[in-house]
Amino acid sequence: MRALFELPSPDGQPAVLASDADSRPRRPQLDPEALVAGLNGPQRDAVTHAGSPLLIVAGAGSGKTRVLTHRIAYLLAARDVHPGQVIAITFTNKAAGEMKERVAALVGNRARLMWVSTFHSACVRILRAEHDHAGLKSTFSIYDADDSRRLMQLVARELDLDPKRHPARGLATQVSNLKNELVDPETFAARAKGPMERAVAEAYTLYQRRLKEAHALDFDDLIMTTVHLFQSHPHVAENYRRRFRHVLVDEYQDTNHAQYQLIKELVSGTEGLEPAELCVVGDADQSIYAFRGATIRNILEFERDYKDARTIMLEQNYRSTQTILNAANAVISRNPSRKPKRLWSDQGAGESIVGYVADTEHAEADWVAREIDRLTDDTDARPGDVAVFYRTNAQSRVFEEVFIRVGLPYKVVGGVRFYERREVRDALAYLRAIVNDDDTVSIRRIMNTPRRGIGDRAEGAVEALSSRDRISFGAAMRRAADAPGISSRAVNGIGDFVALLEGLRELSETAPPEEVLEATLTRSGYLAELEESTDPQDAGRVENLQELVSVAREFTERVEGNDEQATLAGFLEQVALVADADQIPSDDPDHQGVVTLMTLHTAKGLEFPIVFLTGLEDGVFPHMRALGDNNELEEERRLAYVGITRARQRLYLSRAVTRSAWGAPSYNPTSRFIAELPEELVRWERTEGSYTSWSGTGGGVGNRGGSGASGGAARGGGFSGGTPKAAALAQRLGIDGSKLSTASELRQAAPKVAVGDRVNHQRYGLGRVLAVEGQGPSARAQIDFGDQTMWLVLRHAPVEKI
Ligand SMILES: Nc1ncnc2c1ncn2[C@@H]1O[C@H](COP(=O)(O)OP(=O)(O)OP(=O)(O)O)[C@@H](O)[C@H]1O
Ligand SMILES: [Mg+2]
Repeated sequence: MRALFELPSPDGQPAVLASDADSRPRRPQLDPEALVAGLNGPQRDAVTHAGSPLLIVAGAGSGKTRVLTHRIAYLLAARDVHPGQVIAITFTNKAAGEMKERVAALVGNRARLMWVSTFHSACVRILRAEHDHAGLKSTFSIYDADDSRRLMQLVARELDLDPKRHPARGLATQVSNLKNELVDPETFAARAKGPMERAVAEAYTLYQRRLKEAHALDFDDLIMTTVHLFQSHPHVAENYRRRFRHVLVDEYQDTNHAQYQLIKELVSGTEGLEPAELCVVGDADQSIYAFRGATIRNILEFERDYKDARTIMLEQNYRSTQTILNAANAVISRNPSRKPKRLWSDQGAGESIVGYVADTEHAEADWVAREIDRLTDDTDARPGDVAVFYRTNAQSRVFEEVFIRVGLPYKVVGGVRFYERREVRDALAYLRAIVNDDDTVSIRRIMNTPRRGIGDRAEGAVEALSSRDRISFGAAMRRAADAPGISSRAVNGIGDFVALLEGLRELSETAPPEEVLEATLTRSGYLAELEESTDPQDAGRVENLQELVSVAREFTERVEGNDEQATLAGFLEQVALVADADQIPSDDPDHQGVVTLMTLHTAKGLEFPIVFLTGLEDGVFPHMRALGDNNELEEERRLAYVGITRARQRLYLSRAVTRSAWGAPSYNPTSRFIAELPEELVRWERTEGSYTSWSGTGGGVGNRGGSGASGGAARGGGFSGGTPKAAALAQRLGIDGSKLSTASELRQAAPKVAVGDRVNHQRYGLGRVLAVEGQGPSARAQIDFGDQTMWLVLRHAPVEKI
């Protein structure tokens, strides 16, 4: 039976009505009254409000997204809006997928005609359609973060920028920030002051030029280019304004300036055209993308930005038990610069929160797996009800290892990092080079992979030819024989490569993406090389490529199912958007019964009956970067609030006493977020005090003399000079490790710290240097550890610079 639409039943739970087993989906008769029947007063106001711009601000789980989806259905049912006139935008593919499902459950098949998507997908769609006006080829490439870093590396090298002062990653971040602020290279160049900013301006200018030559856009460009397109081509903007009469945005607190401006463009009035109706929902307490330029200003100043705006607040939480909400309220109320608001629920106190302190991150994962096992045995919970959250992607690996070992089915959402694997990226680079002959970054990535005699010198010669004759790199390759000083071997290699791409390009005109991909892997010799290899990792690489072929096949089936043609460009577009960050399709039925692993950022907007919040250690969560920086700490706290409020019935909190970092165990103190929870809310199954010495060095965690074997063993696991561990340690200590040969020498070298540095102390945890006095062996530093400030003699203090 296929679920067609849901109607709220008196108890507030959606009652799903189904069609007959084999009848075609009919257009459900939507009853406006039924659509609002299960909503509370303010929710109902928000759904039925007409005319002026509408802001819905409310805490987590208060039904913001539900209001948005019901509002869309209501527009169709009661206000005679055509689905094609609706655009609804959110932040992650996963959230967009869920929203699409929720809308389809209400309005049936007509949901297909709406744009329910992320900002990025919406912009790609607009830019593909308007590529002429935007000055783009219709087959432009989309560069993800890794591609842009690579391009920035080439740019920085070309400009001869000192990699120490201007690392490519840093330049890429600064350029990204500028784009999020809609500052173009010319504007920035005109206002840049000092050598640092001028270097960024130069890099930005050249980077943009290279992107243009490659017919490529990076992720930030997608938004910026669309905004510029609308501003420079009013008639294009007008078409979209006429088309989209209803613009809805979820998670509005996470919009950055460029996204804000895009919305503004869409809902502007034009001569003879009323502005579109705007409805945005958000929660300032869940703003977690400041690092991408998001600003809650957009929420706080909504009423100033949009005249006659109406604001509706929601207060009742329908998601969680009161215990979980109390925990969330307690943590978020520590943020000083927020408007006080409290969430309440009528679901009763529910289960206590359960806490656990593990010795190591492996023991932590073991405990999580055991507990999930117990829950699925003793209660009616299924693995699909459970989510495990962590602060950074890398933390998934240990959970994955343990879950695989104990046979617990799981999926990792986002950071699957599948698309970041070398072989996957190589294969995609081939496909992009096939689609877009000017895509220099992709071409250069694979021109000698597998090896075909094209070395760095030959590559440089082609590059020289391309800049001498002002032609693209791709065009220069076709004239490789003219390249100054190129060897005949390289010319042959390049000739083979060009012929290979051309043959594949021809194939791509008729064959579906998966066939082109398979042909690419065989004709290039890429697959054969992996299959012949004795490196065990290469077998895994072959599997990943097989997986990629399946992804392409699924794409083709889906597109052809809609009676459209599956093109290679379309496939690459889908991959580029999915590979961005968080992203796995949510509608895969195979994934119904498995535990979900994801980062806290990806968890936004989602809900699960059972949630494990792991790695609650200062330095892990809150992230090391945030310690000693109040703004960042507030953002981490909002992330904790997001994590806690995902849980519906049960919440678990855990931390590990030691955790490997850079291959060596490190000790992190308890997360301050745990300390912020009222004691009575948490039942500790195991605490740090409930077991004996973890290290066997006799000292326990707090006792570090800084000299002798126990200090060294606890910290570095018995490193020795010249080893990667020693090198890593030297780097963390901020000293030149190459001049030191033994661990003890490393330990004796007092760390050089300066005011403002962030440091880690083995006992007091992470802090920030406020002042430094004296020199050499008597140097002292005043350090703020958050809850206390103290002066320490650096020679004795087990302090590391981070
Ligand atoms: N009036 C209501 N009656 C019954 N259930 C409701 C009602 N409003 C919301 N819910 C349920 O509460 C849960 C949370 O709703 P929703 O996800 O829309 O909240 P949200 O405000 O968008 O949360 P977040 O801030 O986390 O994005 C969902 O399961 C939703 O179906
Ligand atoms: Mg929501």
